[in-house]
This record gives sequence, C-alpha cells and structure tokens, in this order.
Amino acid sequence: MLKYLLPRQLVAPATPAGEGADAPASPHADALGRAFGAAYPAVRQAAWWSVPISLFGLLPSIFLLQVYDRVIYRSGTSTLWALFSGILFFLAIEFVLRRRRSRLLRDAGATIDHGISGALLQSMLERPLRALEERPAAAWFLLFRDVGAVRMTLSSGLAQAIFDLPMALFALVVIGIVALPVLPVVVVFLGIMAFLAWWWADEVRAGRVEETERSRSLERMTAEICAARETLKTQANDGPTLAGWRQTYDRWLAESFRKNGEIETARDGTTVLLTIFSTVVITAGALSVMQQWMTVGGLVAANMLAMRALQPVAGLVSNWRALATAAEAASRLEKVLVEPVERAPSGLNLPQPPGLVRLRDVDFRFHAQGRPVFERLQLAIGPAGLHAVVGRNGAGKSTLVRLICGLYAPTAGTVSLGEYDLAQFGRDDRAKWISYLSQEVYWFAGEIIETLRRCAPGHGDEQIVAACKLAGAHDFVSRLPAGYRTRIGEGGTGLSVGERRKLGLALAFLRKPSVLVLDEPSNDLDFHSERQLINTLVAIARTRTVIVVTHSLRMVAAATHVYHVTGDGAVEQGAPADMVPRLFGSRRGEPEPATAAAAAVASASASAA
Ligand SMILES: Nc1ncnc2c1ncn2[C@@H]1O[C@H](COP(=O)(O)OP(=O)(O)OP(=O)(O)O)[C@@H](O)[C@H]1O
Repeated sequence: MLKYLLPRQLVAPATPAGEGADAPASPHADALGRAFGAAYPAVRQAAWWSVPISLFGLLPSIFLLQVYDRVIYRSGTSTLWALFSGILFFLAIEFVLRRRRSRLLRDAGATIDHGISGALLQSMLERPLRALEERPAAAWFLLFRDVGAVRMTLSSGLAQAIFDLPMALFALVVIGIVALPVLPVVVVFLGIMAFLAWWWADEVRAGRVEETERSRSLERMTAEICAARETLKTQANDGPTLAGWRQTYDRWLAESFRKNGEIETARDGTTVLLTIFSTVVITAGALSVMQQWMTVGGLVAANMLAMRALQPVAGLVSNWRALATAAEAASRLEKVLVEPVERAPSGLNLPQPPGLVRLRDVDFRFHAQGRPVFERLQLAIGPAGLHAVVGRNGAGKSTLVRLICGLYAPTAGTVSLGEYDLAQFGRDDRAKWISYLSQEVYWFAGEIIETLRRCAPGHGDEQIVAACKLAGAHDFVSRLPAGYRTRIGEGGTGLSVGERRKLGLALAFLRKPSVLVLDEPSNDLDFHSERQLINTLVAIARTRTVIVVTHSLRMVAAATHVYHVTGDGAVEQGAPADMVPRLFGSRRGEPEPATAAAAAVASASASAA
C-alpha cells in the first residue's frame, strides 16, 4: 500500500521523460529509485511494526469497554488492577515499538538523503561546462533543498498518518464486534474524510504550481543577492535591488497567504468535522444503548475507536501539502538527474600525448539559433612553444581555449591532442594532459596549504612550495602571519586579487601536462610579477605547449606564435614579429607613447572634466 501512497518518484525507478528522452542516459538517472530501493527494507520493516502498533493502539478502547462493562457494574477491583497492569505493560511495548519504527524511518530518510544528495552533487560536477553555465548556483542550491523535502516524506507527520492507516481497519473490525449499530455511521464518515483527503490533494496540487514558482524565484533572488553582497556594498546600489526583492517577496507572500488560508480551512474543517463525527457517534450509540442493542461500555469504546480510525485519514488531509511538496521536489530532482553528464574516465593508463593541438573544421555556437563564434576553424598549435591568443573583448578567445581543453564540445568538427580525439575522453583523462587556468578561479575557504593539497592530490609539500615559487606566490605566502597555514576566507577573502591569481598559477604549474592553457594569467599582476611569469612560461614552453589568452603586449612579444581571434568566426595566426606591429602598432613589448587611441581617451577625459 505504501507504494501507492508515496510519490511515484520515491518508489519507481526514474525513467527519462520529455526532452531528456533522446539524451544519452545519465548514470544518475535512476538515483531516486536506487535511493528509495536502498531505504525500502527499513520502510517495509517500519510498515510491519505498524501492525502491532496499530493493534496496541486499540487497547485503551478495549480497556475502557472492560472498565465500563465489567469493573464498574460488578465492582471488580481486582479485575481493574489486572486490566490496569495489562494495559501499562502493553503501552510500554507500544512505546518501544514506536521508538523502533521512528528509528527505522529516520534511517530510511537518511539513506534517501545520502543517496540523492550524493548523486545530485556528482551529477552537477560531472556535467559539461556548457550545462553548468546554463543553470545558476541558486537553482542548484534549491535542488539540494528539494532532497530535504523528499526525505521529510518519511520523517514528517505524513509518514505517521500513512503508517497508522491499518489502525483504521482494525478499529472498524473492533467497532463491528463491540458496537455494531454505530459501524455504518463510522464507515460513512470515514468515506467523507477519505473523499476530503482526495479532494484537498487535488486542490493543493492545483494551486501549488504558482506558489512554488514564486517561492523559488524569491529564493533564487535572495541567493543571488547574498552572493553579490560585496558588489552591492561597494557600488552602493542596494536600493533598487532591495526594492526588486521586496516586490518579489510581496508577490510570494500574497500567494502563500492565499494557499495557506485554503490549507488552514481544510485543517480547521477537519477538526470541526471530527467533533461533529464524535457527536453523531455518541448520539447513534446512545439511541442504540437505549434500545439495548449495545452496552454503555460499547458506546464509549466505539467513540474512542472511531476517533482512532479517523485520525490517520485526518492526518492525511492536513499533510497533503507535505506530500505535494515532496512529489514536486522528487519530480524536479528526477528531471535534473536524468540530464546527461560527461563521459566517465576511460580507466586506461594511456601514454601522455605530445602537446600538438589540432582543430579540424571546428564550428561552435552557444545556442542552436545563435551566431557562430567559430566557423570551419583549422588550427595546429604546438608541440611546445608559447602561443598567445589575442583579440578584442568578446571576440571568442576564452571560447577558443575552452574548445582546446575539451571543456566545450564543438558544434561540428574535431579537436584532438596528439592522436587523441578529445571528444572520446572524459574530463579526468583530459585534465591529465591539458591543464587549464580560467580567468576567474574560486578559492575555497581554509588553510592555503590544505586548499592547494586538495586541488592537487598526490603532490608533496615540497612540490607545492616549488610550484608556488614558480608562480611568484611563495614570497607573499611566506610573509603571511601563519605562512602556508594561513586561513583564507570563502572565495579567497583575505588575499588580493593578484595573490589569488598567483596561487591559481601555482596550481596550474603543479600538474605536468602536455598543454598548459592560461586565460589572461597576467591580469592583476604587477610589472615584476608579470615579467617573472613570462620568464617562467618561456622556460616551460621549451618542452610543453603553453597557450595564453592575453591582452598584454609584453606577453605577446615573448610568444613564439600569435593567434588573433577576429570575432567574425576566424582566427589569424603568425609570428609576433608580423602580428605585433599589425595588431598593437608596436614592434617591441612596450606600448607606443602616444597612440591614436590614447589620444582619443585623453581628449575624452579632458572634455568630461
Ligand atoms: N555562456 C555563454 N552563452 C552565450 N554566449 C556566450 C557565453 N559565453 C560567452 N558568450 C559570448 O560568446 C562570445 C565570445 O565570448 P568569450 O568569453 O570567448 O570572449 P573573449 O574573447 O574571451 O572576451 P574577453 O576578452 O572579454 O574575455 C561573446 O560574444 C560572449 O558574449
């Protein structure tokens, strides 16, 4: 029965649905089914414990019946004590059984949470970069909250109500034995309550879509504001943000009030209905007692039993919201978990390929209908050498290096490293051959050395310090009060932007890849640090392919090859001696003293002043 009462997603293996149906199966697609499968033995055991618990739950009514019919009329004190001790004994057993059942349900909830949360996190980290870009962090955060809602199905009052349902059946049987005349009344009311439960389920479901949407949009907005708190503070533009948040909040509150009003009506209505029901049972029972169809004890016991029978059904009525929430959460999770992830690691220990990157007929666009960033691109980069990728903002430089790293899959064409077609390998394989430092690196909170170790497993402290020296990070780290043991805040708070970049570079140097790809590595670096970085890269480039996206003229001048991303789908290439004068208007790695652009900026500043 449990299977029919719980959301489908909690009991059935997930099946790809809708747009995901054609997509390659994700190893996490069945995570909900598997998690519930793992929890099911505990749930089933809890369901079995519910049978004796339900039976014991009837004992107080039987006790009452006996007290009225045997003890009071016959003054049977010894019977009373025997009954009293008996009921205490059974209630103690019931308490133990209830504790066990709660424990089992808690374990089942934890198993479900553990299984789904783990799968969700893995599924997030394993999906392609493009897929990650499409869903904001706040949406992921909400999905993790959904896992909690699914778990709550087993640990809330709803589970209690479902598991107590057998009590309704047992109570009906006992009423049939001790108070047959009131049985039809109880059955009719049970029917009314069951109808109400079903009706409310439908009502709650219908109205929840909008409420859920509003609540999620509010949560997304709140999460974004929390993430942008420093920017809001520094730009002092929190007024409009606050106004927007208030508007979203008010809309959610209005909808939530309306929905809660309906749910409270259902709950209050149920309470009143239960009282009416009790009155009708007593009235019907009193008439039957007067007709001598049943005893007074039967009447009192029947009233109590009828309440026992109705309680789980009433519990279902008032807990439908929890069930609807869990069902929606499960369905959202199912849809996300079915989305494709990247290829799993090959498990092969392939030889390190030479650092020769080839792009053959590569097309790339972000969206099917969007403009192409690259069209029929042909490139051969390396092996070895320092390769500078230049171009105006938004031309496609970062996109190009992400294609080279296999982080973006080309819309058409192939990207290969040596003999390996990158599309055939997963992220873990590719990361052994190509090391990539993106423009912005998130720095996790914690001790510097611990974060470095976590990001570069398998490297000793000496290697880490050597990489920091290469990246020019060692000097500033050594000057920190606790050196490499200094604790850094979330996102790298406590370090300057340039210091964070140097640590990021150290991580990139720690790996020994065939190709080292750095996206604007000298941004935020001072003059000397940049010069040191260029020297390091030139040295590394003797044996490995180093690809650098840069706006720095000095970096370009030091390169062996220059690639100009034109912004119209093509890439021009040449030696720095040809490209630098054409692109920068300078032969050496120093800017011209007064270019036309500089003159224009100067005149604009003057007129603004
Ligand atoms: N996730 C995305 N979805 C859609 N379009 C994108 C996405 N990322 C980048 N673009 C667009 O693709 C183009 C190339 O972006 P890219 O980041 O590669 O430029 P870039 O040359 O590295 O610029 P910059 O010098 O400013 O870093 C830009 O027009 C940009 O707006």
